[in-house]
Amino acid sequence: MRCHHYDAGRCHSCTLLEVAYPTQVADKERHVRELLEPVLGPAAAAVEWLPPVESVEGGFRNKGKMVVTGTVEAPVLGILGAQPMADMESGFAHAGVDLTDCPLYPPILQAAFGPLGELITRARLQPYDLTPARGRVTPRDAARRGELKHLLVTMSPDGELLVRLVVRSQEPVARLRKHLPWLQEALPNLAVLSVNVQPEHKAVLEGDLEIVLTERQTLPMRLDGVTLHLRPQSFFQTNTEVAAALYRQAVAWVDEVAPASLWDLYCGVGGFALHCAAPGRQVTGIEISAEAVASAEVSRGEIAAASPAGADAMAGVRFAAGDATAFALAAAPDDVPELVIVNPPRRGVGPELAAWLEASGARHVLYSSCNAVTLAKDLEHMPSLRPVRARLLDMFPQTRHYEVLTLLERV
Ligand SMILES: C[S@@+](CC[C@H](N)C(=O)[O-])C[C@H]1O[C@@H](n2cnc3c(N)ncnc32)[C@H](O)[C@@H]1O
Repeated sequence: MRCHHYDAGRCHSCTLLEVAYPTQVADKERHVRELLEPVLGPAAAAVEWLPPVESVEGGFRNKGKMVVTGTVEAPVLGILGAQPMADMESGFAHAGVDLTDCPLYPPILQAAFGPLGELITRARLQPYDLTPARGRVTPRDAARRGELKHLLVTMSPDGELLVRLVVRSQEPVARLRKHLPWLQEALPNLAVLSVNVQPEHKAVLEGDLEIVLTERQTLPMRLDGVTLHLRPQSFFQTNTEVAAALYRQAVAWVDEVAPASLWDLYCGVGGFALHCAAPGRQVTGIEISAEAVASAEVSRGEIAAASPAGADAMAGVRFAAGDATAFALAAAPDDVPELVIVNPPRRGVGPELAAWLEASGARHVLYSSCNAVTLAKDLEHMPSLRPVRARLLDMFPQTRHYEVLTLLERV
């Protein structure tokens, strides 16, 4: 894949852009195998590796996380770029790089940025200014003017959009409400528009307060057979096609094991739990974000209402908001399920939950990891749970990142 931003030195996010795609995938599989081999010892040879799930090379990203710079009249949506020092009297500054035509975005997402930029102008949303005041040299001393920090856009498989504006205060909300009818006309595929208020000048992307401005509150992500409803402040995998393949693989392995009960820890909007639900199976999803749990509940209700088969499959499904480790540690021995799915953030499940899984009565663990380094560390704490199957899923082409799914069986 070629990218004119990369060629011009404006953006280096795609660190593997110059590596042929088949080589990227082969290198990733070699990377994860090399990390696991020292942990597993001779048992590594017994792991059955299924062929990697490849992605399309471009146009796969279902979300744009844009930093907003520039001015009200000419907002720039993209990333911060360091301007050459010679350009600046102050010696250091951030200027925006327009990435609205980034080739990782599908055309529908790229096309949305035009009307969204115009919304910023119409609603007089001053981009938040990270430029240092004259004579100062670090972002810490930034002038801290302006209102709009980030624009976050997620696209569903049906081409609908969930748009979030991360702002510094509630001050622009009334103006956004006023211009919403215009935006709905200019962007007919807009499903949800919401404002996230992040008053602090810090690296955290978003704040706690979310104000949804549209009547619709969720973006339906229609995957094979299961529609996941996405509310703002809920995680969804970056690459919808590969996410669908991930859930398909999980269902295949779970159905082989056919557990009567399972937990989906770090369940997000319930992707694994809802796909793996079956009549007579008790499924519990645990997730720290209350908004994500609310999303999972919407999907569960919709599937249950759609058909008698759906109602049967959903009868044993429940979701709760909470910390995954605390939930596991508090469980009575009789409540421990036959299979536990874990899909933690990059930091992994950590030693405490890994040690709990090791000592628990769970016969199987299905571990979906976006960071094989922490997966390998976690496995060190679970010597009785051995990977029997594994599969690399290339969720993030053009970068070193990938997802790996592995089925662990108690020895
Ligand atoms: C990689 S995402 C996986 C989401 C989901 N399994 C999916 O398929 O989309 C990790 C999730 O863990 C959640 N999370 C982070 N820390 C957590 C914790 N301590 N306990 C439970 N969930 C947590 C995040 O909010 C996020 O939804």
